[in-house]
Amino acid sequence: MTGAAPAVRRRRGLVLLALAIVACAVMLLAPAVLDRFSLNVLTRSMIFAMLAITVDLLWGFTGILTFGQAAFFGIGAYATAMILTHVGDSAPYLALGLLAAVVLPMIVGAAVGWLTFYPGSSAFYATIISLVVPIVVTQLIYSGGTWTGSSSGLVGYWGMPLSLEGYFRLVGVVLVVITFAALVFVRSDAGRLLTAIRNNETRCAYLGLNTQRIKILLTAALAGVTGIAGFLYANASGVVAPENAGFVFGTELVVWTALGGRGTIVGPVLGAVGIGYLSAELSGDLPFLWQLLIGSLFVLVIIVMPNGLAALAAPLKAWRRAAPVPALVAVPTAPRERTGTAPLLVMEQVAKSYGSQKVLDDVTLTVEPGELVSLVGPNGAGKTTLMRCMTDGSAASGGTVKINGTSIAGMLPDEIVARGIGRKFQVASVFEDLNVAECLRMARASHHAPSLVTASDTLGLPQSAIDILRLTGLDRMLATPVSLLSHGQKQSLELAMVVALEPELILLDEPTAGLTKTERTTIGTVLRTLTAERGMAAILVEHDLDFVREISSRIVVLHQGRLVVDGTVEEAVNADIVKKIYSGGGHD
Ligand SMILES: Nc1ncnc2c1ncn2[C@@H]1O[C@H](COP(=O)(O)OP(=O)(O)OP(=O)(O)O)[C@@H](O)[C@H]1O
Repeated sequence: MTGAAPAVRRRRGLVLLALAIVACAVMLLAPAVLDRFSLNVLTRSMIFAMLAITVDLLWGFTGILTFGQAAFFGIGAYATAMILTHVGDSAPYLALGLLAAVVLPMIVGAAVGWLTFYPGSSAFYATIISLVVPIVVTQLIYSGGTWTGSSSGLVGYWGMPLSLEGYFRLVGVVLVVITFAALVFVRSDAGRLLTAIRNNETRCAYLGLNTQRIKILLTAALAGVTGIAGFLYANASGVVAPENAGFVFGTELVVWTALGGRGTIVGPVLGAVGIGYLSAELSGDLPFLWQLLIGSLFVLVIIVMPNGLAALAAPLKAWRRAAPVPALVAVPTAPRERTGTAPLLVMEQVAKSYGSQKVLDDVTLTVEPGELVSLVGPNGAGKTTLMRCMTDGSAASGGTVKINGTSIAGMLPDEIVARGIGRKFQVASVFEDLNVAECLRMARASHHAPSLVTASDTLGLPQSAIDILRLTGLDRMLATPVSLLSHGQKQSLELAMVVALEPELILLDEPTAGLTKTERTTIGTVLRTLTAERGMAAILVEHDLDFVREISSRIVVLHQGRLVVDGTVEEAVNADIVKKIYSGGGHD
């Protein structure tokens, strides 16, 4: 079955390519049967469909609701019209217009992305910024005087010497190419990364991925695509106006994307073209009613089909074969260079307060390679907070945390992961919309940059991660969607993902919570192998003292934010304070 993966992928790629060629042929032949009205309306709608694709990639795939694509489109359209109006009107200036239409939106897109996606920014903030950008661009156009034509826009400039039919063919083919490229991209390994970010950005960061950088790059690249659409629009329509960059238009793009079916690429294309055509027809026949009708249609579709009109095609999915299963391959592990003799982890006088509540106080802890340290203590003792202080450079309120001798103060989780720390969360943190293999591939993305074009037929993992998959049976479920896994399987998958990072120190927050006895034994075996045989260090937060006693090389007890015991298993188990805490006493 595994060997069939390349063949299945190749067949799917060829089907997609054949469909794109047929669609191009349709675009080239259609002007023969379309009247001038349809040619006009469809040319414009197809340009808007290119924008809907960019909205879909940002919103449908990455989870960033944006109203700002109109601004980048406006910048592209105006850059073209202004060059052709004020600078020159011949082929070289057309080329200059295209260059400016792509580069300027990309620069503005990168700047907007940089302002929007700073560490800790929320999705809501990104949406607000996307509303502000079109307003700013529109105001700049209004203030541009004769350069931008102010409220009248620019008209009557020289453009590409194409007939109406010629523009339809050009725009149609460009739309097919952009749609094809978007479909190839979202099916590639890099494309799946967008879904991972939408599902669980925190997990991405804790897999060592700089999600801010990825979102800024995506915003800039898609701004370039909207610029191409702006260039085509400025030429095909022969007029640019401030409304082209406004947030009303930006909102329409979101509506078309939602109506067509976000997260599908083809749905938003059909939504933009269909609604564009319908609006043009209705605005002629029912000039006072058409917007009401379109608005009612939108409300109806969103209520009946929250996933848009693309949901109508859902039964077709039943005929699709399951995702191909990639072949598991063991990759050679590269041992991290240890510089100097500093311990792997040193925490000195670490403190953490939430307002007036002191959660950690004067915690000092050292961990060396090969140790399996269990961190125990009653609920609310501060165990999870202590782990957070090891993986987020801004989490501690006081003290120092050093990894291999380097302070992590101010570092982001992805930077700390790159220094050899892996963290498994208390509640399994995986990607619900991906399958098992795709989740594991995300864990390797910081080691091996994923392809923008293809989905790999092999899944290269360190032997220790493969061992976890084999022990837990997940190696036979690589194509299974994560949403179908049991609680225990998700815990095991997350463990395998963290181990696939090849960390030097692995932090596990209650990895056996809610697991069966067998699953618990399996995890214990895995942890012992990783530490005793592979030299990895592990810190384990655990409530099950029998389990802790069985596997730990050292036990650390945290009580009311203070480290009260740090010793061997025997020392910890026999300590008076531990007996007191676990018999329900121990409160000061
Ligand atoms: N973001 C936060 N804001 C305010 N208080 C918090 C926050 N996170 C944790 N706390 C508080 O800090 C204390 C320690 O919480 P923490 O989750 O670290 O304990 P824990 O030992 O891991 O507990 P458990 O075993 O129940 O998971 C608790 O009193 C908790 O309410």
